[in-house]
Amino acid sequence: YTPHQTRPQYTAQNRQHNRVPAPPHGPPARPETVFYCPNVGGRPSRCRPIKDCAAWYEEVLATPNTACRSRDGSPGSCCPDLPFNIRGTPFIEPSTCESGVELDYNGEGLDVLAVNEAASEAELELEAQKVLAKRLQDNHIVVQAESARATHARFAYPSKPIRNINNEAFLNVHAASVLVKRFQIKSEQVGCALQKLKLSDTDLTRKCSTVSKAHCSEQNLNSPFRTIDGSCNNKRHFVWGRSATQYHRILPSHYADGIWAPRISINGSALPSARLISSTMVGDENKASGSTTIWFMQYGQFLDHDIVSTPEMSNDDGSPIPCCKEDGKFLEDENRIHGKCLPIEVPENDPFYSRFGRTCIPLIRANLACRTDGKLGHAEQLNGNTHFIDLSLVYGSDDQKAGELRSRVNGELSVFVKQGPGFHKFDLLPQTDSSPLNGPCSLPKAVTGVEPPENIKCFKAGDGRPDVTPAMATTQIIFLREHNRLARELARWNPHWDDERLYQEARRILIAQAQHITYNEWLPILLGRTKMAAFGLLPLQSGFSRDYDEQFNPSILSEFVGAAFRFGHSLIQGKTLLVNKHRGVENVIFLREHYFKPQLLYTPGNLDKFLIGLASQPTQKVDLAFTKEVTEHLFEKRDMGFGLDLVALNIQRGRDFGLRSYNAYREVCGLGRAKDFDGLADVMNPERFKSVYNSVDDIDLFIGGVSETKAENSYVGPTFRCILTDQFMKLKRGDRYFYDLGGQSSSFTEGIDSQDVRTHQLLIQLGCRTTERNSSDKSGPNYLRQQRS
Ligand code: HEM
Ligand SMILES: [Ca+2]
Repeated sequence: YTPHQTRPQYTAQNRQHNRVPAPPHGPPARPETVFYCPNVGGRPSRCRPIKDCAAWYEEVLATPNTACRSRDGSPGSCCPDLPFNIRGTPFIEPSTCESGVELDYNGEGLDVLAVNEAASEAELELEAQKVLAKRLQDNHIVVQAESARATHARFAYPSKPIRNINNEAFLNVHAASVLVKRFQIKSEQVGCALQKLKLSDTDLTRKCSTVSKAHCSEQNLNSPFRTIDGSCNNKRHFVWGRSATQYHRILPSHYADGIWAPRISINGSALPSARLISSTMVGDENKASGSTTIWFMQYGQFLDHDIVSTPEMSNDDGSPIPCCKEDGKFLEDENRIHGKCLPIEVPENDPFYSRFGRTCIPLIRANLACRTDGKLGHAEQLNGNTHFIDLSLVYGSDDQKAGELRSRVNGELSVFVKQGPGFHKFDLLPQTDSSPLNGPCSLPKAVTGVEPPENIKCFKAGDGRPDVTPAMATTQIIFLREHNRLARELARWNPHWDDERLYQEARRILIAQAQHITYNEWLPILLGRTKMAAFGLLPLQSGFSRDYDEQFNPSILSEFVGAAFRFGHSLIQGKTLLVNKHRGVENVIFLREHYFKPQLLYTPGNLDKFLIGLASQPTQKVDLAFTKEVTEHLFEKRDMGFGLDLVALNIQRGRDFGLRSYNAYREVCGLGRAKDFDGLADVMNPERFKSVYNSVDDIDLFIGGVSETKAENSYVGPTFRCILTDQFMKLKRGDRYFYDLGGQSSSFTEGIDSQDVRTHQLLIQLGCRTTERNSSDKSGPNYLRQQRS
């Protein structure tokens, strides 16, 4: 067709009001200008690119005749303008010493000397742990190769610098516990009592000093490119959002001793076993979503591995700690590394694990973080990744890792080139060796029917978990390929750019894409349009946002990582479908056979089949149904018949993190505290809780959250939605490089030169909103004008 002709519509059934242009051989078409769009959701609508209607998905589906074509002939959809974004108010971080707390204790004796004594006791404890670890290794009390525990340890592996931070933070936490015990400080008064302590002049002065060390040069602070480790994003608080810093909180922690001992029941007894809660309350039922595909789950996990990574404690050399005996019983007291081990008790009559005689599910405590306030206080956990949505899992969270992942040629990331049949080649993530502890990354013959081919290895990416499932590896690979595609495209347009410039520009665009997918497509499903509008989370339809607020700490919240964002575990399908381009299912795989075994991606054509599967298979609902592939067979060693229970791990992890009970979050989220179990009936069926918990105030946040009925237009219940909304508000408004910012609040657009215009044109072309959606605004000079106005 000549440029003046409108392309014909695809089908003959186009509606009259769309005024189908005549086919090329018929009478000349009248130029198409206006489409009639019906009211959608009771509001006037207009024709837009389909992705711009993501937040109106349900309404569009419910309205006939919304398919349309934009002026350039591409397929579109009718939908209304997005509602006005209201800013919303975030939760303010709780103060460590709440006003109104009166100290019974007058502080006498709690001085430099006392702190030094506690510090040396902590040093002794650390030494004792090392000695015990050595003895255990000498006596072959170690984590078994290829066991579920070994795979879990790989999932949460702490790098050397993180292990060092953990040791320093441990000294502080242990010293704090010693002081609390010695001076008999009540748990609710711990925060205030310890805040008063000055650490200067004590033996703890030099511990944890790295947190305050972030150095930001003028160049960093004015760069249009974010740092790899996330530092220097906030111009006042350089470390906010940086990797290897603490998670923050919505509510103060709840530890039994006010420091780090896991929560106990409000009546003073132990809380019910996390496995008992899981086995009593959770079942495996197929409750598939009617409208959402498994991409919703997969993108959630992808996003999770960008903003969150909680390494767990290990031996000094990084090797994993055994926490249960090989036969599935508890380790003898003298063989347990107390303080690092937090095993889950399995009742003797467990409906599943009793078959294998297991009474212990191993769990290791999460790495401790140095507190950003530099004071002694309750434990905080550490995020190994940058807290921002900045594709840490593609680029890494520290300079060394980022360097290892780069090819140093034309801005591209390193790839492993797989030779397919004939001349066919394709790019996979670079390879990495597996340790003997984790066994081969290839699939055994029993699964595939053939001997494992040679040179199947696991993959290396910015985050250590790309191989957890083949669908996760698939997602990592397409983002890797997209970076390299962007770099090549940019190089074509800007031949004078060097490797560094190409890398940074491609990285900036890819991050913008991820942020846009998150806020434009993914969050509307999770939170619903109305809540998003109420908290200022909807993407802009035009112009730039001025939402960046340097007062906002963007950091990930403990409640988010330890409970709310784990809602995604309920979405998981036990079987993954590989679907061909004719929508035929070619293969069905069980998760338990493919954890950390990405072999299928080495077969030409399989990546596409995973992608089509992700876009056709429905996801599961968020509820008390979880697939047994994760509640009985997580990371299962072949032929053992059992693995770990992810629901039990989630609950126990919440206690490790010192999360308050579900009831406390009901209150802060506006549902009101339930006085007894029946008080929960507004959002869930309370019956199942009665048989496991002693008190309504004991309920763990994770299990409470997934039990709630879905809030209107949302994929989760009101309490999780409230925590998630708060987090995504902080991630958006606390990120100086958030992609839709205007020139004034961000350095994103400062010092723009004519070459940048081309970059940004590309950004628009990819569907990342940076400017007016009116086609005339896509021209370079206009774009610049807009920036500067
Ligand atoms: C097949 C898919 C998945 C598997 C096998 C999986 C497995 C795991 C495992 C083993 C943990 C560590 C548990 C612990 O020790 O505390 C974990 C943590 C977590 N998962 Fe998943 N998960 C999957 C999907 C998802 C999805 C879809 C989401 C969110 C939408 C999600 C969110 C999280 C979060 C936020 C954590 C905490 C991470 C951290 O602290 O580093 N996961 N997952
Ligand atoms: Ca990140």
